[in-house]
Amino acid sequence: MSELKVFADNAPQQPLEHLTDKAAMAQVLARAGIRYEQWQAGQSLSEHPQQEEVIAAYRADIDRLIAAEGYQSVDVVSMVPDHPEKAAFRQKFLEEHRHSEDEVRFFVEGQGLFTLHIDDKVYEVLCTKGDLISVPANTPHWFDMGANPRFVAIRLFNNPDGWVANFTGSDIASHFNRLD
Ligand SMILES: CSCCC(=O)/C(O)=C/O
Ligand SMILES: [Fe+2]
Ligand code: NI
Repeated sequence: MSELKVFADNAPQQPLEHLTDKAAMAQVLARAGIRYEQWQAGQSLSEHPQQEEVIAAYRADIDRLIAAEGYQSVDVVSMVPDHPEKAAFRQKFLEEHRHSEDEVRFFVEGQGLFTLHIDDKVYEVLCTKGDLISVPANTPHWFDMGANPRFVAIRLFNNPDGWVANFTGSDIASHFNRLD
């Protein structure tokens, strides 16, 4: 189940808000400048879909977002619990970082915990199947896929260099929740 917890960034013990209603989540996140919405597949997917099939299934929503934001590229990234490098992939995004472009991810399957540090608030967004989140360029954030990650996500972007994580050097992520 998707959920949003909002904290004061100096008080990780007690959330100020805890929401599971997706419309309410979208409203709170929109006020912080975060796009959060649900997409519907335009066609069913086979059991082990390749990238082209996944993109074709969500073509309508992908094209709508490209028209709105001008992203140049689309691809698909996935992780499975028996991936030999899962620990290294998890660690890559666990500390607070920024990107030079928007981080736009749609969850075709599975889940991931995006935590956004905006002004003096921390927004923990558990995204699940059907959720789209867009983190604006240069927003401090971290991401936890969990110890046994399982997700298939569509990425919209302009330049792969935009994925480079520019770490802030803060240890704030260590004070907040991980994906169990
Ligand atoms: C669903 S992939 C998310 C990992 C990533 O690209 C990133 O930068 C997380 O902060
Ligand atoms: Fe990131
Ligand atoms: Ni600390």
